[in-house]
Amino acid sequence: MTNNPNVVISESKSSINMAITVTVSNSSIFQATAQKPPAGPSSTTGGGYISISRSTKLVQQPDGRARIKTWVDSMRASSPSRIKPTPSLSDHDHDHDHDHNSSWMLHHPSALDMFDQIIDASKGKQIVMFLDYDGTLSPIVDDPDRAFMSDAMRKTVKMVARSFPTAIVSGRRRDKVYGFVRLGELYYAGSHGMDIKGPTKDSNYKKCTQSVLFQPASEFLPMIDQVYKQLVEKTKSTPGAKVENNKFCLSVHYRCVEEKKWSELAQQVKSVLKDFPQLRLTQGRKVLEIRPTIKWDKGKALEFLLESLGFNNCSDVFPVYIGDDRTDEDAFKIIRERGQGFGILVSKFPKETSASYSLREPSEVMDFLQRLAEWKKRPILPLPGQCQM
Ligand SMILES: O=P(O)(O)OC[C@H]1O[C@H](O[C@H]2O[C@H](CO)[C@@H](O)[C@H](O)[C@H]2O)[C@H](O)[C@@H](O)[C@@H]1O
Repeated sequence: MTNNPNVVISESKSSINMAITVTVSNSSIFQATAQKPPAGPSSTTGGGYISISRSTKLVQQPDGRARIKTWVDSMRASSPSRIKPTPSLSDHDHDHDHDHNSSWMLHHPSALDMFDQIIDASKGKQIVMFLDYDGTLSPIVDDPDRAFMSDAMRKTVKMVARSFPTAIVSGRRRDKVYGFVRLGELYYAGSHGMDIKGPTKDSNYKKCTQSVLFQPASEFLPMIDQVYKQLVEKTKSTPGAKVENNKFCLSVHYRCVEEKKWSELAQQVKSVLKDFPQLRLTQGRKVLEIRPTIKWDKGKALEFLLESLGFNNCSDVFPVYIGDDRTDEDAFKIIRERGQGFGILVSKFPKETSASYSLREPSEVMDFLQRLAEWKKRPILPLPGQCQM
């Protein structure tokens, strides 16, 4: 962490579609920038995010209300976050949307439809499974404390973990996501990968004595607690707002906040964060996510776990990462850069993504995982003319 106020320490690896920079200084200022998405749907990346930098560079600023409006526009744009087709003035909007969806599906086909091709590509390689939690293993619900996973999904993940090393990679605090999943044989990377722990038992139900534990942001714990308390206090006047303490990061939920109150909430969050330039803000599904400005994300967690499993400089590893949100894009990008395995985006709508394939919702994730586990279990039949041992 640097103390030099002139150094910009907001260094999210996610590529930017739309960014709002909150420059934290005595006169905290907002700067909105819009960048064109990279060309070609198959190489596109995560959508808008808000970053907090420590830059002291002065920028021509709009007045306070305009600044908050920009932030609220960003909240709106990401809810749901999807690529908006170019507005059409003709009567053919429906066809246009349909064409747009079809073109996106061409570049990000269903992982269920492409199952055989995925399996072929993995032949002779060790599959390692990475699973996001909210919106991937459990459906999105209004109350974050009630995002339960179905028993059928738990059984499926358990089956998968019997066949392949499997990790849950979540924005939630690790103990909370473990409370939902309750499978000791998995790796868990909580707080957007900033809290990593290995299995507590192996898939034969034996207790593991040795287990990885990695917490790259532990020095931020007191600050996160302090900001949590301030945010709870500050936002309590906004009906529906909920602050969630994810241990090394925080979430401010606005799913249940009336849209006309979003600017009030943005103002409240901004007023707290202006005193904490070491924290940055990103945006998920109707949630503002606050975390330390360290160079660590779900992509780094994926690399760390592959290394812990002994697959670092290994050509025969095949990571498969399934996730639905912006923070998962960091992992999709790493997979693309490594040229190993695939990212699968869970979304009903076209979205900018570095994932190769798509699934529409958690029930399709379950189907995919079931097929994977069944494929692994099935006996390898001898080829015609081959003797059976
Ligand atoms: O990385 P994830 O496991 O996907 O965590 C991202 C955020 O997920 C949770 O919020 C989301 O799911 C909630 C329950 O369905 C929903 O109410 C909320 O609107 C979604 O944003 C979690 O509560 C957050 O802390 C995570 O940051």
